[in-house]
Amino acid sequence: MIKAPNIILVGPMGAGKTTIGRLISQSMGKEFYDLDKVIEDNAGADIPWIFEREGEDGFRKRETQALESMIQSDAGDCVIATGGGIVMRKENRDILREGALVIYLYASVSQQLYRTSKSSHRPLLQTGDPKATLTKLFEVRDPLYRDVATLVVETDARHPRSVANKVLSTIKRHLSMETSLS
Ligand SMILES: Nc1ncnc2c1ncn2[C@@H]1O[C@H](COP(=O)(O)OP(=O)(O)OP(=O)(O)O)[C@@H](O)[C@H]1O
Ligand SMILES: O=C(O)C1=C[C@@H](O)[C@@H](O)[C@H](O)C1
Ligand SMILES: [Mg+2]
Repeated sequence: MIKAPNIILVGPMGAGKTTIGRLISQSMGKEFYDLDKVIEDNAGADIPWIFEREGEDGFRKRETQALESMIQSDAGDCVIATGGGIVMRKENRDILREGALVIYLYASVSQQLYRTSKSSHRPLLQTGDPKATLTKLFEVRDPLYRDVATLVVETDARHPRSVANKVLSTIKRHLSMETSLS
């Protein structure tokens, strides 16, 4: 088992945060939490319903509350997959930078588009031109993901298991460098 602080995955829709988070949590022997699922469980409703009734702003409030409660609770020592928009609020970015190992799963816009095309569960992509939406979001968010991340892992040309292995080896290398410096 790898000893590490909380691992938090950030990145755009379709980067694989949920998929990879689950895989690495199993390999690391840690609990896995998906923030989108925590928000849905707390609301007793799914994300499309929350966006429809409360707008994006209502969803963002719930997202911040869920992040705060996850970090403050003694859930500790776990893997958390966030939603793609977690970096939009400064207060969230401040929380992310404090104490956790944050990993940015990078995916190009074309991969994001391909991987999100099979699901209609992402309200922000229910537009006539999801590619244009993903491109705009990427322009705004890519620097923010980089700002909060300790490590960046490229996911484009890798299957999920291979991305998970890459994430695990990157974490190991990072932690062993930290230990040798202390
Ligand atoms: N490296 C990969 N290669 C190919 N397909 C992938 C890869 N990673 C994830 N996928 C697929 O892409 C889809 C989206 O993945 P996932 O739901 O994990 O993304 P996400 O980052 O959690 O998105 P969101 O921000 O919307 O929650 C899933 O069908 C998943 O199987
Ligand atoms: O990129 C985003 O803003 C979102 C991503 C999803 O994970 C969900 O959190 C929601 O659909 C919003
Ligand atoms: Mg997800």
